[in-house]
Amino acid sequence: MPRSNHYTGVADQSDASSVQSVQAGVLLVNLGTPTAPTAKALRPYLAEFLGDARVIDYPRWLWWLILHGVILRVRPARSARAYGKIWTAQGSPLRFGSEALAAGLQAELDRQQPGTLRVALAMRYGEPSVAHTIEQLQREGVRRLLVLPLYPQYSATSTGAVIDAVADTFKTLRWPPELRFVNDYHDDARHIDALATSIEHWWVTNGRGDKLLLSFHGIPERYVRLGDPYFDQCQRTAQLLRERLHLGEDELLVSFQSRVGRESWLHPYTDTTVRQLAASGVKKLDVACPGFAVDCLETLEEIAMQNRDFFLAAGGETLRYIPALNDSAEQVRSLAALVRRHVRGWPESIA
Ligand SMILES: C=CC1=C(C)c2cc3[nH]c(cc4nc(cc5[nH]c(cc1n2)c(C)c5CCC(=O)O)C(CCC(=O)O)=C4C)c(C)c3C=C
Ligand SMILES: [Fe+2]
Ligand SMILES: [Fe+2]
Repeated sequence: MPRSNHYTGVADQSDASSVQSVQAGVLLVNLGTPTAPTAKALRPYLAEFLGDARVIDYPRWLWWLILHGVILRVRPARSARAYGKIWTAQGSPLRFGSEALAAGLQAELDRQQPGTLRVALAMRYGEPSVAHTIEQLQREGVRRLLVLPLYPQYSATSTGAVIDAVADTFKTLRWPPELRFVNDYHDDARHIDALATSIEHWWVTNGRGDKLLLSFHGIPERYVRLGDPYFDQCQRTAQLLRERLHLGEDELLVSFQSRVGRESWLHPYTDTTVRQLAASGVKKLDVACPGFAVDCLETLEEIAMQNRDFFLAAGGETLRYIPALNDSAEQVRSLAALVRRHVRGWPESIA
């Protein structure tokens, strides 16, 4: 029986007062992806994403004119062609990969202690939105919420933007749930172990290249100068992986991909690095992207296609992309452990 509102005498559908059982929720949040590989679908997605001041911090009126006057006339068609190369019968890899990970995490948490933690997935840009997903969790009775952005390294442009979306949603709720947040898990021991194990397994099946390149998504260098910890966290993840895989600084290299615009972004750039490596005589290059929890445009098209072409054109023989952790048992278990640590002390949860 839904609990009725004492003052109105009717079942109250607002906020959470009609709940029967109080439980905790885990909200996974990924970036978001267009609904189709078409310019028409790319335009609203890019408008929301690139219109976010966390992502591009230029003065609003100036940036609005550039974004709507120039960028959104050209980029949607170009991006749509790239998405077309990785689109599948199940849709966008980022979307179905994130859904599979959420389902895997729910199953793992239920296996350990059934019915205590409800896992939901939201997208920062596009649907299902953070606001709708939190409202849905509240309707289901969630009174405690752990938000886990699927970004191992904190950046204001990625994790910070998720914090904004949650904060904006909370402003609209009369009785928001109790809130916890995972800011980053770049040095989490189980996460590093999951990454290392998946790379080692991949080498057992496919053999080992001459060098391993870790390519992280870039951000403008200026953001790091302003205090964004992203660069240091990427380097820390790389160093921990070096130690765990017993590789030297010249065997495991770091670079930054996906640069947009004219500003200087984090160095070294991935495209320059793969060309230089080929020119210096590296024949077999393995590339992994530990900043991406699930595969997406930036890994499947930019690394496995574009940068592979750059490497071959510069004299390399093979560039092999080592897949993201996706919904592997390694990732599901490491995230389940991370979640359990963060919900400690919540009565209905796994302590
Ligand atoms: C222009 C500024 C951008 C910043 C800053 C930025 C940071 C950033 N992005 C990710 C993760 C992803 N980005 C993805 C795509 C993507 N990124 C940008 C721009 C910036 N990203 C654009 C314009 C796009 C869209 C594609 C394109 O037009 O090139 C994706 C993939 C999405 C998908 O649908 O597959 C991810 C994931 C992080 C982690 C990050 C900061 C650290
Ligand atoms: Fe991006
Ligand atoms: Fe890209």
